[in-house]
Amino acid sequence: MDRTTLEPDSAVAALPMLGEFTGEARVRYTLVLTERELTLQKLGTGRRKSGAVTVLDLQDCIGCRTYGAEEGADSSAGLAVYFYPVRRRWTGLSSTPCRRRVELRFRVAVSPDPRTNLGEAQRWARAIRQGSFRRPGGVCAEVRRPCRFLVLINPQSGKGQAQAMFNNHIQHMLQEADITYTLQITERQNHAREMVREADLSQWDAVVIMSGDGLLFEVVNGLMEREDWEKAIQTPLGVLPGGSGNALAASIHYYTGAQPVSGEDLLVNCGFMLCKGLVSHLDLTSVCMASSQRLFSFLSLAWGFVADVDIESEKYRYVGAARFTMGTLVRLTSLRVYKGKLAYLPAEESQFPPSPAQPVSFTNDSNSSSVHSSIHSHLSRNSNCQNHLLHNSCNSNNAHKPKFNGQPPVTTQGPPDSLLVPLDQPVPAHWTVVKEEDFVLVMAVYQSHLAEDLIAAPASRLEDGIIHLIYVKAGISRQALLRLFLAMEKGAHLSTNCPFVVYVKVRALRLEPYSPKGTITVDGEVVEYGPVQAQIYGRLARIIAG
Ligand SMILES: Nc1ncnc2c1ncn2[C@@H]1O[C@H](COP(=O)(O)OP(=O)(O)OP(=O)(O)O)[C@@H](O)[C@H]1O
Repeated sequence: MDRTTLEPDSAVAALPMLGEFTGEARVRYTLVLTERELTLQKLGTGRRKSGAVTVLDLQDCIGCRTYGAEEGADSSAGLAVYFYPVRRRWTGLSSTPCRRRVELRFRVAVSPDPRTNLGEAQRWARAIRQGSFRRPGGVCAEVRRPCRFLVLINPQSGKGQAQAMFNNHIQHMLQEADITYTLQITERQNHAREMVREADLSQWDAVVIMSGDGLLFEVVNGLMEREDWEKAIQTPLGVLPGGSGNALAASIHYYTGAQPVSGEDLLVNCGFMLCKGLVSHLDLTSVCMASSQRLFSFLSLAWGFVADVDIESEKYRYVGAARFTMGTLVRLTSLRVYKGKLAYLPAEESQFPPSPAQPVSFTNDSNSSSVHSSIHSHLSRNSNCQNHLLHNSCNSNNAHKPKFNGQPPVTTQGPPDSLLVPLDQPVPAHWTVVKEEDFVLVMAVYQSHLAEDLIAAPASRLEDGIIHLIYVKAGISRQALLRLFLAMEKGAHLSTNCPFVVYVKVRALRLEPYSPKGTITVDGEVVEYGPVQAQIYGRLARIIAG
């Protein structure tokens, strides 16, 4: 993982620190701060013994604030510390570990002089902040503080409550973490895409998307459509689950090793990661279609059963994440076979896909024009997407309206697809061509989750440079397919030994549907139907993840 350096707060505090403070209801506490923990103990008075010791891990702390003497009150200063430790929440007989807010407030009164007290509170706050940003191995790794985010909210996503969820759960977390933000509510489809395509990105340290995966798809493609794409795509992205699928948010949570959570618990977890501000790399896949359109995808390319369920279940949006379960059950009753040709480049046949974008600081201080111009010249010599128009009879009869109908925004920027040959030429000889031509589903995924409760590729990681290609051959029974989807809820479908399921790790693939009608989705969005090919770029983008 690449890590950006934390702006130095001040000199490193000498630890441990020990002090006495007044908490709520004038209760006195001793506080001990070490490199990793803040320990507090209620002090005994008279014959009353000291209280229990509470130990809080600084890794769970997102911020710390100080304030001066209250008007008309004494000369003390205040210190507020915000923790989000994992606590078990019981519902019936089972419990879910999820992050819960713990706010500690103390008053500091070491002197009759208010300025001395404020100075002492600030000394503690600085030391607590330093401890909360310390990583195992001593690596500092975050978006600099104080920082400013652009937050994009799609008010229509999920059950239409994204904005209320942001106000109720995230707003105060950002304040506690000393993060200011510009809030932008999207007004229509492609609004976010246009906004990030034109924006002066140097104003923000990160672009945060509170929606489903669709809005993030727009943002990624908006960034890749810019002249300065290789710098723009280095802008750290943040995800807050506000949609019905929320696959990337669920994947990021899964990679932390924490137990699965959903809904508001997942939102608070993602908010916590955002406040901690650890930046990791994110793989992107370049997807090229017959019309010469090229898209960048962070999640999935799907055809057949999965794509149909994704789109047909839109009408059950009101039930939230359960829409996929409902859609799966409905589609199972009319199971179909999808005819086409599939070919891929196995991962072991090629090296880790290089990231053409050099690591660029998001603080807007790099000059990458030479990389840019060399990529441009390569593109004009060797474009596999833009310059090879292939007329495909399949296109004339789309079952669904693709997102970019009318005037599709063609991405002319981006790295050259060095693993692909034009769609009107046969795939290279070292590729594998699948002998079967009858499928129930084909899905290429580059993150673990397809939805909050569907772990399609449990071995996937943010930046493994691998497309996890899973296809199900025709002949599978409805019961077996249902068992497969039930097992996918735990990511166990690949170990069910179902003879109809094939799982292979690849770097590139080509899919040529024969059926005249059908649906292909990229990151859950319908794209033009017809031949399509894709190649993965390791570490092309950056994302705030825990
Ligand atoms: N204000 C808006 N009104 C209507 N559509 C919008 C608006 N803002 C964004 N969109 C579009 O809504 C679509 C769906 O958004 P998104 O995928 O983020 O939410 P979702 O469908 O609820 O979530 P998921 O993809 O996780 O199921 C996207 O294609 C996006 O372009």
